[in-house]
Amino acid sequence: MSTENFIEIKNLEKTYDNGYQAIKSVSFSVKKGDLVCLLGPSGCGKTTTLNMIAGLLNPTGGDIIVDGKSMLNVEPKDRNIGYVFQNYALYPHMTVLQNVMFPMTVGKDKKPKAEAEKIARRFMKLTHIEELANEKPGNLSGGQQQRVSIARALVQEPQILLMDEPLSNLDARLRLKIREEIRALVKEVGITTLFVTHDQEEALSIGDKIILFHQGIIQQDDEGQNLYLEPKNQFVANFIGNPVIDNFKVQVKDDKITAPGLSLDKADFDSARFKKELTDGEYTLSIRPENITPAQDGQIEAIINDVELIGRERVLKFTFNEMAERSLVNLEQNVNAGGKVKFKMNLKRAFIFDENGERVY
Ligand SMILES: Nc1ncnc2c1ncn2[C@@H]1O[C@H](COP(=O)(O)OP(=O)(O)OP(=O)(O)O)[C@@H](O)[C@H]1O
Repeated sequence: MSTENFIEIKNLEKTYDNGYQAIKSVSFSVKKGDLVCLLGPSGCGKTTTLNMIAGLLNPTGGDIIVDGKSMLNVEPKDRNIGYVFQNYALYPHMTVLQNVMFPMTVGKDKKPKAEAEKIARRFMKLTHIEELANEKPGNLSGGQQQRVSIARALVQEPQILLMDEPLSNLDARLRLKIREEIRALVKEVGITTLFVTHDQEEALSIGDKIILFHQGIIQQDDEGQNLYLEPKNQFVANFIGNPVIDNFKVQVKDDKITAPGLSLDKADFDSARFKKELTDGEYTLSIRPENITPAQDGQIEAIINDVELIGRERVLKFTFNEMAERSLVNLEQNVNAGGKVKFKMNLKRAFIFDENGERVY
């Protein structure tokens, strides 16, 4: 068995009956035991991909290979996959224990009651819901209900765990707690997991790697830090990062990079980071807010419109050539709104995208 490519998705496609092509030739692989996040905005095709892997939807092209074997002709119930849904999908009339035991009490691999209960209790312990055994789901908080559905998905010791936005019904603080628990749990159990989310911070915090989708196409399949530090295109640069990246519309002519109030030279950039030749034309210069900060020798000048405190940092908001931009500074750096400030761009950490959103630098 290959542990490198435990799950292999090959040229997967899905066109719905109404002709809408939700997935356009998607290929990726997942290592055994990894927790991989499928990330992207609403409607980009994350759930469609997950449902095809689970066998709830038939692909219109491509293949899904698990442990060297194509799943296309394998019934969903025989794929050995656990699925955790956003809305928990618990049986309201059953207790927590009965819900968790349920998958082991039906089907051809039915287990004797005592054994099923023993296994259920083991997973309830791992998910911290032992003391809720006799409660009905209606009496539980959202976080507790999600723990029950995770325990229920794990009792049959599936080879893959699929989770579709499992935290989206929880409040912000609980999301943070449960996502840590999920990561710890899937690592302890050692189960290969695909986790769907539209929340980039959630994906960055729990994924061994992230597959970022947009309009049914993979934009980047990489470790989280690479999506942040080395985005493949403008979409990735814009989607990843909070506060969002600053974009400056610039013109390139004879190695001069200019905009009203901004004049740079190609020589100011790190020559080793150019991926393509910088030919004359229109481009976007993109810089993460922490890489554009107040300094006497700044390349641009702007009036600060607003200052927002986020934890131990401040976001200085300003407008430059009618584009909203942000500078991220330490809490100690107290800058007031209304003041005119020079900002220095760290061009060694900047990106340049062409008109098609392709990365040039
Ligand atoms: N049964 C269907 N028939 C036609 N189009 C569909 C069907 N189901 C989904 N779609 C469309 O396919 C696209 C992808 O949907 P999908 O649910 O996979 O997106 P998603 O990335 O999971 O988004 P969300 O986070 O909003 O659930 C969407 O544009 C959606 O409207």
